[in-house]
Amino acid sequence: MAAKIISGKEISKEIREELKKEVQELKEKHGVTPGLVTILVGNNPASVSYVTAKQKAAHDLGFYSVQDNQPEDISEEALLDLIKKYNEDPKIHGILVQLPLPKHIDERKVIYAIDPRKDVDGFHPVNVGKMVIGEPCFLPCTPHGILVMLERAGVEVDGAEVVVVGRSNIVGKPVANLLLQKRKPVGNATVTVCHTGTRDMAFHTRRADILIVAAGRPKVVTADMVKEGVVVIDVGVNRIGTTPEGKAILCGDVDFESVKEKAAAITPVPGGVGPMTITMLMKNTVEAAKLWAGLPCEVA
Ligand SMILES: Nc1nc2c(c(=O)[nH]1)N[C@@H](CN(C=O)c1ccc(C(=O)N[C@@H](CCC(=O)O)C(=O)O)cc1)CN2
Repeated sequence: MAAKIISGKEISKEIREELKKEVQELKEKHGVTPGLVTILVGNNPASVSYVTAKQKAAHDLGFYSVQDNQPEDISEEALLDLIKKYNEDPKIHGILVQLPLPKHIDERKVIYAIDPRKDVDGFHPVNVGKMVIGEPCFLPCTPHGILVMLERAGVEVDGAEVVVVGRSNIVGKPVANLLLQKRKPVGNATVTVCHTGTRDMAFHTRRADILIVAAGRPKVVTADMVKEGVVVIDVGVNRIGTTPEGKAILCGDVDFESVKEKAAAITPVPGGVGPMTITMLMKNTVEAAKLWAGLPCEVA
């Protein structure tokens, strides 16, 4: 069976077109320009490229956007002060601190410092708590992107056996939680989460109607671990080498070439979940702007 390719790049394009119109309308009818700051500490090459892509997307949509670069050795106190400044800045509706942070900074303190009403990453415990009990809130961008991809690709989630590989706070735990909720149009699944303590991973993955892999290791899911007709969402972005021209060679956590022969649908890497992460950040920033302007929105 030749798998359908679920292109995050294409779905992102559609959503960004919709957002562009919404931003225009917010500006013209309400005098509101969504404002986003992305804070980068140090110069980790992957983080630099993600933040650059976020700024480009914000610029293309007509946001007010600020790129705030800080040195690797910024103190935790100075970073917390910077967040306080943006919490109080009325032009900024969304604050994103690119992760990971250097070891001397407590990521937890940084996330807690962001005003939950500007937490467009959806990482603050106020938003995480609301998400778990199914209240309107900022959803974390990668899990949110996965829900939208499943919805727009027409994948039947209601009643499906979903297996999530990975239990990170950014992807595994939230996506598992969202898919088990009685959410429409995408939810009401039976969800299993596999992790490094799982005894027989293949036993679980072979049962999956929908398999979401966020293991953080290249090609850990192979064709013998999936059933015919599975829908595979690959969250991994692994740099496995460089081309002679110096470009990174990427692969996912799934062995795409072999698994695509058995799957009904599969996301590629690159061009799958990654672009959706950035698009859902843009969506959250538009929702944040509406929230601060007192307009109806999806996050309150
Ligand atoms: N504050 C945050 N930090 C991090 C998050 C996050 O959601 N918020 N997630 C990841 C990294 N990430 C976003 O920041 C991210 C990862 C991958 C992509 C992406 O578009 N990938 C492309 C490949 C791009 C490349 O590396 O060449 C793809 O898959 O097609 C976007 C965003 C950790 N940190």
